[in-house]
Amino acid sequence: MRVALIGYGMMGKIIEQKLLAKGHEIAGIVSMDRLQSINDIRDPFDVIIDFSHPDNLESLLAYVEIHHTPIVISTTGFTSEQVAAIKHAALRSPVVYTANFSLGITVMQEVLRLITPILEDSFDMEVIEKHHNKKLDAPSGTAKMLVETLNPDGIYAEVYGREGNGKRQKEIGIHAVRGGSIVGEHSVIYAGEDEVLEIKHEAHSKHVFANGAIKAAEFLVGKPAGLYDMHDVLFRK
Ligand SMILES: NC(=O)C1=CN([C@@H]2O[C@H](COP(=O)(O)OP(=O)(O)OC[C@H]3O[C@@H](n4cnc5c(N)ncnc54)[C@H](OP(=O)(O)O)[C@@H]3O)[C@@H](O)[C@H]2O)C=CC1
Ligand SMILES: O=C(O)C1=N[C@H](C(=O)O)C[C@H](O)C1
Repeated sequence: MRVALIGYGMMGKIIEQKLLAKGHEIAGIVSMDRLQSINDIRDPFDVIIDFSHPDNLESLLAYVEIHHTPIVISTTGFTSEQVAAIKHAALRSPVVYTANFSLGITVMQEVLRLITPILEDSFDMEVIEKHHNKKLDAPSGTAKMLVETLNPDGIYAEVYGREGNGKRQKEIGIHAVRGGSIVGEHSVIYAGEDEVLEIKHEAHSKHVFANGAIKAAEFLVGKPAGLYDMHDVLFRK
């Protein structure tokens, strides 16, 4: 497959190496110091893989709106309006959008869906994520995705980085740690009376995300328009 790669930072560089090693081709790379826009790519491509910055989204979706090119959106830190625009684009183009391409987090979501209804009446739920000191957005996209899984109907208040005085309410606390070279850790803590259950995922290298994103791109080529996630990519081929 021929790929338009958006973003040439830590993830973009790993994706480039892996695509070439698998025999795929790169039609062009868009980044601050390379091609400025997807419209500058002259060679044809089958799919777009985006690991960049939310500021790129508008131009990417404008391109996809015209060409209906399959797109894998991996960037995090979008506003709710931007997420709505991604969903809208998926009405006319095939889109994989996920904040985390690892198998572990995909399975962790399944586990949370199963156990949260059993525990939530008697256990408090908190989310802790840890990442490297170069990460721009907080909390992580994955933490937000996990909170959506814990709180699909929005019945819990979402409290970011709790501080001050006052008893815990009907809420989910979300806490972001930044430091060193931590690749990505996500914990959901269910704290009950005299017992605590913690479900934790640790990514030990960025390769898990790159492998998942390439799988998602391979999955998307030839698919009809729609919004797909890693459950579709990994389990519903
Ligand atoms: N879904 C998933 O599984 C994963 C998602 N991510 C997400 O992917 C994104 C990229 O991560 P990572 O590679 O680690 O980050 P980096 O900061 O290393 O790379 C970001 C890239 O985007 C470019 N960029 C930044 N701002 C703009 C802009 N306004 N317009 C065009 N290009 C821009 C940067 O260019 P320059 O270097 O010149 O500034 C750089 O090439 C992040 O949002 C991260 O959270 C990361 C890992 C896994
Ligand atoms: O920026 C990162 O590095 C990561 N970002 C994603 C997120 O925001 O959840 C996924 C992963 O944890 C690494």
